Amino acid sequence: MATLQAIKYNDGQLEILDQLLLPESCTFIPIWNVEDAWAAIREMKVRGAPAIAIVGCLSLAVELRKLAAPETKEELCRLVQEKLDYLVTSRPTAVNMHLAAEACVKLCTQLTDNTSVNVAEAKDDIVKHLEAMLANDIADNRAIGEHGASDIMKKNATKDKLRIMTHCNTGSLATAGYGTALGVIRSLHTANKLDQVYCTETRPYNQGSRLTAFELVYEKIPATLVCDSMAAAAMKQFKIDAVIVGADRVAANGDTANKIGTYQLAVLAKSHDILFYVAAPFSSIDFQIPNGHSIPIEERPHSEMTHTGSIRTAAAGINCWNPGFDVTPAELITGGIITEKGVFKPDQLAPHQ
Ligand SMILES: CSC[C@H]1O[C@H](OP(=O)(O)O)[C@H](O)[C@@H]1O
Repeated sequence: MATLQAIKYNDGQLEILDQLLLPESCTFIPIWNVEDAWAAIREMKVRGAPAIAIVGCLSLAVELRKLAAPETKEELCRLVQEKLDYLVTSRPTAVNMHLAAEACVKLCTQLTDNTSVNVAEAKDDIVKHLEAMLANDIADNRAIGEHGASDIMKKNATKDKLRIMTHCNTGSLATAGYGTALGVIRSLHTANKLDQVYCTETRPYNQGSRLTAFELVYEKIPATLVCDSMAAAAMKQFKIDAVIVGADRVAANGDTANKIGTYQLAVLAKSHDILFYVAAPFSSIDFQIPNGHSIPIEERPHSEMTHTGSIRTAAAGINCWNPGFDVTPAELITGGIITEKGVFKPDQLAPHQ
């Protein structure tokens, strides 16, 4: 069964699934340049830490393929840097776009210093580097799925099938495909070790009810939707075996920024003696910051809370607080951090970078 695709890219043609329209309609829209990508990311037509970086970088590849090679490699690299710096400003919390921009600028510098490479070849090499992100992400996610599933099965060896809770959307709609936390769930399902997924609604954008539920129903993975307020009762009632969430930015010590509501799930998991995992590729790990205190937390529009579509559901005039993310301290990530290189204790990431 093919999994859903949030991103379609063929020979310089880029389209994204407009996730604001899900689950009612599956509509792909074209992305012609970095401005289109910036707006689609800011408006959350495409979202999810890896998908943000991939769409941002592919939008640059779309532009570069149409661009006549500049006079010099220095000019090419100035243009690339300018557009990447712009894309990084689209949303502040997820680190993937920032790290992808750093890697591309590093390549630009290497190409500029390499006298055997001319400006046209340099442009082609940059485009190939950007386009490779799609396949690389899918490979990372499948590795995350396998590492995570085997770790959870090992720690629950007496259980025939497992009950997993997850938050927000970390599947094919947040990545190039397969997903991170949802990738682990897919791998458990493939291994016939999944009894049920309990996915939280994830107010106010409802990534869980609109996107994760959509993916799970589409692939006939057994799942139950719960409201965020039901999480503690569900952990107790259904004897959840593990909670697995994604990440937008993991700090060097393992503190993790993820969708708002993640921190409270970690606290609840601790109090119910349930393993709590973060699933994230190394492209979501920021070794430049020591801990979670310096992760910027995006504030989203209050209208996401006060309205459902165009219908007002909260009293006009009420003050709102709408942070898109919170930070879970490393000590609450009791199952570990599941990456494409293996499952590590939160403070054991640095040696594997
Ligand atoms: C594959 S991790 C996706 C990560 O991004 C989500 O945030 P948003 O929907 O606002 O982009 C959420 O935090 C997920 O865990």
